[in-house]
Amino acid sequence: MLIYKQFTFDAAHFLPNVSETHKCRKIHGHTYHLTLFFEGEVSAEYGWVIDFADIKKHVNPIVKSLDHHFLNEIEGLENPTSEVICMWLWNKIKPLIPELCRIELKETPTSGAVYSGK
Ligand SMILES: Nc1nc2c(c(=O)[nH]1)N=C([C@H](O)[C@H](O)COP(=O)(O)OP(=O)(O)OP(=O)(O)O)CN2
Ligand SMILES: [Zn+2]
Repeated sequence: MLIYKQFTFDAAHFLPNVSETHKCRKIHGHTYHLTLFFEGEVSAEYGWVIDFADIKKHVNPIVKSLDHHFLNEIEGLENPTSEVICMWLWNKIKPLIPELCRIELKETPTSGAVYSGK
């Protein structure tokens, strides 16, 4: 069974490795929409894979560390593309919740990245 939990956060960033003329070289902000997917057996006792509350307990502090922050100043997010943020989130969350199997991060309504550990 696959379950998911969604989070949002607002953050500022710029992309330091693009050309001077690229629009993303300038600091700007996004409301990021994050969807985390978890795969596992449905417990016979509880009827769920993982309690959504347990997911929130682990993930909320990580999302809070991004919300209303300047991403480029965070260790590991010096070049905060959607792809890099997905991998950063994976490395933080996977050790806490091994059932994590997929991360979808939308940076704009039309752009984002999907990561499954590779
Ligand atoms: N592969 C990636 N490309 C780009 C990333 C990224 O993270 N990965 N990020 C950006 C910028 O951060 C930019 O804010 C988003 O780019 P874009 O989708 O072009 O944004 P728009 O608001 O202009 O989207 P439209 O819907 O096309 O108007 C750039 N590239
Ligand atoms: Zn951007």
